Amino acid sequence: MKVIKANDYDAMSKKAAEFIYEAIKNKPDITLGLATGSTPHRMYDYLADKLNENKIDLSKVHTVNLDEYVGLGEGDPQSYHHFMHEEFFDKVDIPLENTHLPNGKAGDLETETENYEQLIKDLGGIDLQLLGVGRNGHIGFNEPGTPFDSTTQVVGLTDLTIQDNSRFFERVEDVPTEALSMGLKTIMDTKSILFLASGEGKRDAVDALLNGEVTEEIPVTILRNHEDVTVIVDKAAAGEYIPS
Ligand SMILES: O=P(O)(O)OC[C@H]1O[C@](O)(CO)[C@@H](O)[C@@H]1O
Repeated sequence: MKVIKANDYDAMSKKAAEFIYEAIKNKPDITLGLATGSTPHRMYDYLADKLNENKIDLSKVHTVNLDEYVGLGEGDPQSYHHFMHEEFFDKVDIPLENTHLPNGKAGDLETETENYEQLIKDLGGIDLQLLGVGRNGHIGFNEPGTPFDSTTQVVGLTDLTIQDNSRFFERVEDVPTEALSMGLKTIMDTKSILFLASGEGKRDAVDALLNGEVTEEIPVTILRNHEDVTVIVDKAAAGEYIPS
């Protein structure tokens, strides 16, 4: 695991954008696994600017997102579909037909999860997966206790995750209680991983990732068994002072 420490959220975001930018430049037909949430928010700004400034050809890039709330989709402002369009897809020249998220509004969710796994296989697997982490160590929406051999599935959200994500909704009751999420095996099958964490609230999860035992009780610890993980954390998440 390669660990890069950044002074603050902004520095983490810049370093992460640079990392993904280089990955795209090195492999113009890259399949990127993308994530949503507060953590990658500013990284997408920097990445979009850099791709546009340098007129990078994105016509062969494909993207697959980690997760989506059950019941939400395009047109719902809190959906991850909406997030991705607002934060990234609408700002860059990536063909929209190359961008994919699980369909939280699918009539048959089981079939949707199977189709999503198949889609990833058909794309030749994910070259670089971007990951954030929940305070309880969830990656994607894989909550503590999720089996390590899980593939894309319908998952229930813990009260902590619902509380944490309620900041994006008007009322906590509006937060969906289920999501479609790539599984932990799906994530482990990716060729490389870029993991980001910012802020004191993520300190325990980062500590478990860097120093803890691998356990299904803290899903992020599975990444210790992946051979190509780059971690970029800010000093608040790392729990130490890092000179800029
Ligand atoms: O970056 P945030 O908003 O703290 O979210 C943490 C994690 O939670 C998820 O959004 C799922 O809840 C992940 O995709 C994300 O990495």
